[in-house]
Amino acid sequence: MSTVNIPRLDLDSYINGSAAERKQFSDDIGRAFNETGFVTITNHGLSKQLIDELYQQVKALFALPEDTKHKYEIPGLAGQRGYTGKGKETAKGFKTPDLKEFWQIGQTVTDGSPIKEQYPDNITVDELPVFNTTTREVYKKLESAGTHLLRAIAVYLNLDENYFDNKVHNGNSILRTLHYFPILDPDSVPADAVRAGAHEDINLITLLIGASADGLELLTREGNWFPVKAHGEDLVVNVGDMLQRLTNNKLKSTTHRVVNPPRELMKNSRYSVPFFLHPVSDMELTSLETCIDAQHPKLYPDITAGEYLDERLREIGLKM
Ligand SMILES: O=C(O)CCC(=O)C(=O)O
Ligand SMILES: [Fe+2]
Repeated sequence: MSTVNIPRLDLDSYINGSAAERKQFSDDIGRAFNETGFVTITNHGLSKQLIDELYQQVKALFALPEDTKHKYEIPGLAGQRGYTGKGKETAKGFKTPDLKEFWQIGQTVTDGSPIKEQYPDNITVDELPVFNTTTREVYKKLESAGTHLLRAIAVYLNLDENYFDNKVHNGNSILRTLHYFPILDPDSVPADAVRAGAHEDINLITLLIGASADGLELLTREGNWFPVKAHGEDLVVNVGDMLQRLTNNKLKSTTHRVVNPPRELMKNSRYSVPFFLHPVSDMELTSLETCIDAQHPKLYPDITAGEYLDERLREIGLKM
């Protein structure tokens, strides 16, 4: 099996580092995003205590009775807020749904921007008040870490460092808390059912907390599946299709999946929490001129982030 270099980078060395450290960070994340599309990030601003609290709340949420959870599955929201039950999301190109249930939290606009009207309200869990406050805190911290990461990427792309700032401010980002539920009888599910089928993320970048549990794998350019491991509380960060499109494939949105554990371990839950960093809906995903030349002809038609998201939600069965 080929080895894949997924560098471990210190975000604090970018935010508070010397000019040389900042440049090094931009070069390192840019190179990794160009080659494998994945990095792990330490010193990202979320304490171990906050992450532990988050996981405690996520476990409590999915342990609620099925009837209670279904009360929060709101038709017409395409799963973008509140609960999405088992068997609802199917990776693009697959027929069998993923073995997961999830809850999604969206943007809270607090500065009076008219953009607030574009987003459905978040759904609060009456039974778990701390779930609501903790996930909101995690959302804001990951949004901030993501904004810094995009600054480093902008520098790598020879853009103004703040190029992405007003595109992700009040953006349509989603915090997804995920439960890969226990399967007591593996023969009761379709033979081809997996925790998360091979897919690419839709958004600009994804920041994942908790991928240290086994199962996440990325597809190398040679066509091999390679396990992604994170150290302790590190974040796994990967490129999504919107950033790939904007950069005309200079930065790679790498296919990944979550495989099932061995049969005897299917009875154990797996939890994870990805944050899908999205821009505002009217951001143009038109490929950057600096990423197009004779060797790299323009690959994609122009589209806005909002139009693109709609198209993709239809493909995975969340939007009709
Ligand atoms: O659960 C994980 O480790 C990854 C989940 C994922 O790739 C996704 O929800 O897009
Ligand atoms: Fe993903």
